[in-house]
Amino acid sequence: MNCKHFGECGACRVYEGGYESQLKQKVDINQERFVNFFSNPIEVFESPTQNYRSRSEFKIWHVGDELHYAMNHIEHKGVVLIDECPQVNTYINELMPKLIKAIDEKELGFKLFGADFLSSSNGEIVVSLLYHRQLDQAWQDTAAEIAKDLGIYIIGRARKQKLVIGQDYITETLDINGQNYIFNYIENSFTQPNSRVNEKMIAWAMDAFSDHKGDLLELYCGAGNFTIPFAKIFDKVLATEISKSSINAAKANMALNSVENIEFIRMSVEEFVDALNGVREFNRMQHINIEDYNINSIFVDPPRSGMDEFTCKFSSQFDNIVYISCNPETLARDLDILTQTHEIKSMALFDQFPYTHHAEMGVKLVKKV
Ligand SMILES: C[S@@+](CC[C@H](N)C(=O)[O-])C[C@H]1O[C@@H](n2cnc3c(N)ncnc32)[C@H](O)[C@@H]1O
Repeated sequence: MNCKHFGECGACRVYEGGYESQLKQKVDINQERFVNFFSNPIEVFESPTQNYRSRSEFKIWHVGDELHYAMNHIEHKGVVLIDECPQVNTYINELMPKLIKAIDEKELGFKLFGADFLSSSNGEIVVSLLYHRQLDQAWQDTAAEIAKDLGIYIIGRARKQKLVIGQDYITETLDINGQNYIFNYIENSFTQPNSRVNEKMIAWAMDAFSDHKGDLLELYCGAGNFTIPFAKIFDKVLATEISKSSINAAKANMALNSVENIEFIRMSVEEFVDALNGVREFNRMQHINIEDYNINSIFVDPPRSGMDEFTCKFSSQFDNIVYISCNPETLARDLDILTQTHEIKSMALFDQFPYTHHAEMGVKLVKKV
């Protein structure tokens, strides 16, 4: 990868050799990590080697009168100034210098400390500008000029303030096994950062469930990234997620894809399990009759902290479990519990985060007989 700061900024790390060799090291580490659970080869899904990130967050660094994008140095205190970044998609990469120039020329840089980019694969971009000051009408008018000139949407964020110039989402199309799915990605909500690898991950997860019928329960569903494709292969899907903005996006995405057999519930996993077990009642669950569902499959995609013991034990009651994890360490901890009742049928590594030690993993588990 042709990056001037390669290995120094917080976004990537130096390994010996090129992409293939870096990926091999990552695969070897994880093959070894999981060998006590699964001794067959882990299936590997590669990333494009550059321009793979559809979202990226930068600090804005003030050097005298100059403004620069920056990231924390990977090894010691201080930052690395970044004028271009071959990891972000080509649209963000082309926009970065134009945007900082416009901010500088139109004097929007005062107390600006961050810029977050979110882009679709066809170039629609929303940029969040983060400030340590309240934003006024003058800011709004100037930001609107920049947004118009550059053909982007801008969100101004400051303490207790969010100003939207244009709109606060972009629309991404994913091609999964030859079928297009449309998703609204909302600014400041979780979205998978590497769209090409995301497509492979969804296709793998659909395949992992291909021989299962009935209904699906999904925990940590976000904006319906997996849920909506899953709705094509299950009779009904019951999906929960803690974030209000993600659930709102999930409902909009369901309509965008003309899907009707999903029930999205805004609830933490802990609340949802309490509701199912009759420990607590929730208005948000009142319209759901769990007896209407024939669930023998569960899909989970938790945050980096993984699942707690309680949620692992809850998940163990279902015959089929598919677990996507962005943290192999917490995945290994959770597999200690899940493999007491289930056998691992397949494992995959999705290289969502090239040139870093991070790996996204997929595991298909089936109840032991
Ligand atoms: C790794 S993301 C996966 C989202 C989605 N599956 C996707 O592919 O975009 C994890 C999601 O879990 C949600 N989450 C975190 N803690 C949660 C909890 N205790 N209960 C329910 N959802 C939670 C987050 O808001 C986030 O959307």
